[in-house]
Amino acid sequence: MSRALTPDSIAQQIEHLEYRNLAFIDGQFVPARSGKTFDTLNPATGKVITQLAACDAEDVDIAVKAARRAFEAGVWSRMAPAERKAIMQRFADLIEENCLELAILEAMEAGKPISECFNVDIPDTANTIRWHAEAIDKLNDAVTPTDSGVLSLVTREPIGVVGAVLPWNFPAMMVGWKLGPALATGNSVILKPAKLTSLSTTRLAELAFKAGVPAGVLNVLPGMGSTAGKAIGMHPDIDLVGFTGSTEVGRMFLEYSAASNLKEVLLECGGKNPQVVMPDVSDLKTVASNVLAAAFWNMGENCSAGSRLIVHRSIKDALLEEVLAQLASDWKLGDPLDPQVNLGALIEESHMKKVLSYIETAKNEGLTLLIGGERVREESGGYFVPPTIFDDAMPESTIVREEIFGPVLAVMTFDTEEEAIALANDTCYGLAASLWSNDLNTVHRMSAAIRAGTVTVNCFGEGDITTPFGGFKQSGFGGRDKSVYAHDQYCELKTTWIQLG
Ligand SMILES: NC(=O)C1=CN([C@@H]2O[C@H](COP(=O)(O)OP(=O)(O)OC[C@H]3O[C@@H](n4cnc5c(N)ncnc54)[C@H](O)[C@@H]3O)[C@@H](O)[C@H]2O)C=CC1
Ligand code: BAL
Repeated sequence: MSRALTPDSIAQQIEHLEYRNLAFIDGQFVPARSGKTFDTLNPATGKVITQLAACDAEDVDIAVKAARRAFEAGVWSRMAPAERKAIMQRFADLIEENCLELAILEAMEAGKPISECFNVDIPDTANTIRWHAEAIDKLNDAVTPTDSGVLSLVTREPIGVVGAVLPWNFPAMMVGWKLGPALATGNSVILKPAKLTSLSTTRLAELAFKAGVPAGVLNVLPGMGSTAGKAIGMHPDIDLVGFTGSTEVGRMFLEYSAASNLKEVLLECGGKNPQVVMPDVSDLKTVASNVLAAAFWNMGENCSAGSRLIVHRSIKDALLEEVLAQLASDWKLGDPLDPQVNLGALIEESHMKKVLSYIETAKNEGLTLLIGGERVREESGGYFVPPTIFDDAMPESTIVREEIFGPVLAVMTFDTEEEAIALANDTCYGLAASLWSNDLNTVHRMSAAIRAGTVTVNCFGEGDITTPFGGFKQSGFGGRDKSVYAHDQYCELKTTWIQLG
């Protein structure tokens, strides 16, 4: 089993760390055909960790051919469901056994706090793979109630070769969300991690192979979006692409699909998520701790981050007092490899500069800075921005309108329920929302009125593995991650109509 999380265990694991820096294609680690590599950096120090294979269209094509061969041969797509299930369960076991190593790779490459990686991200990845594995032999197909004299079957078949193009903010967890249902339903997969965070993903590919996922079924190609990512989007023999990332690049995948083979596209994109606090809430301590988690979990580099706090005027001052007190006592920014830290580094220098420029814009637009607002720990060479809260935000304020993907919370007030709903929905996004009220009628009315894929009531979160995750409006398109609904998305539905004699 994986070891406990202590400074000693982390240091010992780092001493023995090996990087899987090549592409994983057809059951083997291989360099990019061009021989090109790129640097991957530790955002907490600004230093290079290692070089990775820079895959491009040629590598994607080789991987797709291997994936198609495996699919047609049926080594996975037609494997007995119980056997496929057992292999995926072994894969989940191996993820758990190697939790510390995977958590360190994530913390080093993404700047995420190691305690989060170790206690949340990697266990969630294992759990997702295991949960989808267990669904394999529990979901039935259908016989439809049609005329006598006919036997009408509706069956699900794997769609074929699936591309998965992933973001840097939850590298392993997003592998789980895409790979779990895609593999469970018998597909072959071409997976491209974000350029900034490939090391946990290449290691996961190795663990999947060790667990028994046959050669060619899972291929991992590190590389740039504009080369490897685009080649996946444009490839004529990929049947579906599952994408998580910015809305801007999500749009490109729709264009790639239209310009190539009309592959299906599932998009999980950005969010500008409201946290609405009604005046009847009694436990401001609990509200405050959730407001902070919503805004600053993963340094706010989270598509479901609750970056707009919409609070009733009568309780705003009391809530903000509690928020600031808990921020001071419960949130520690520092080295992501320190198990006590719960705020790490932002992903890269250019992203930090973007976040800081939003902060400057908010100051220039006259919002009231309550805390944070400047880069910290610069001497480390890393990209650290502390939790930053602006009061007196307006619907037209830039930090209210645009996704920042950093630790910046905008606070707005309202007087009536109608006003709160209008503010919550005043965005082109619709991924998530949280709502606080002790009144059942208010909860029903408002959760129905808020346009978002997930509304959490009296808590912040993303549901669990049983609940679908994805967005309304420009937050998403084509489907959902997690839950049994995700299985259907990676399948074609086939009708077989049998005229009986
Ligand atoms: N919804 C979410 O979870 C995420 C949202 N974002 C948003 O996107 C912003 C930019 O972050 P990025 O990592 O640059 O996200 P991105 O959307 O540019 O990248 C996501 C994935 O798409 C690939 N990609 C990039 N350009 C591509 C192209 N032209 N063709 C095909 N694939 C391409 C990337 O290599 C990566 O694997 C963030 O600041 C944030 O606002 C970023 C990551 C996750
Ligand atoms: N929070 C998990 C999904 C995402 O941020 O991409």
